[in-house]
Amino acid sequence: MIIKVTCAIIFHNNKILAAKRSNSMPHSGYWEFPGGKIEENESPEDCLIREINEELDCLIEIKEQLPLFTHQFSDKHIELQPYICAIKSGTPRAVEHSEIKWLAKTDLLKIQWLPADVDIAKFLQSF
Ligand SMILES: Nc1nc2c([nH]c(=O)n2[C@@H]2O[C@H](COP(=O)(O)OP(=O)(O)OP(=O)(O)O)[C@@H](O)[C@H]2O)c(=O)[nH]1
Repeated sequence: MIIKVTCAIIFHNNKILAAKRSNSMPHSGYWEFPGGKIEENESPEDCLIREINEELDCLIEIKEQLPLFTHQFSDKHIELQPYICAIKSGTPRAVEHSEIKWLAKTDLLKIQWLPADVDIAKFLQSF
């Protein structure tokens, strides 16, 4: 089963937002770029704006599409579409995640990312 997921690389003051999955989420304790599954009849961009509004209580502006990253979990195949984003209004806060933090590019690999996100974090270091 292929699951299509969008995620936001939110830049603010030259830092990137990371979100920690909470106890109520699968893969809890791992860090990810916030986002979620694309619903039927929804564009990836609309999905991402909706998910960020739900998860971080703010509005984002999508700036640029990055390459697609994929990961095979034991039970599912994730296709992860990241977008570079900026905050349009509001201040991000963890609504569904247990914690959020802002990381400089040089610190990106210091936290424990979901496996699919490790490659995105590496990609961003030279972005
Ligand atoms: N949001 C997000 N999900 C990711 C990332 N990397 C990654 O492997 N995933 C996986 O992609 C799937 C997305 O699920 P999700 O739980 O965030 O999405 P959702 O809010 O639409 O899910 P739900 O409505 O079923 O609870 C999960 O299996 C998650 O583990 C990432 O950076 N961000």
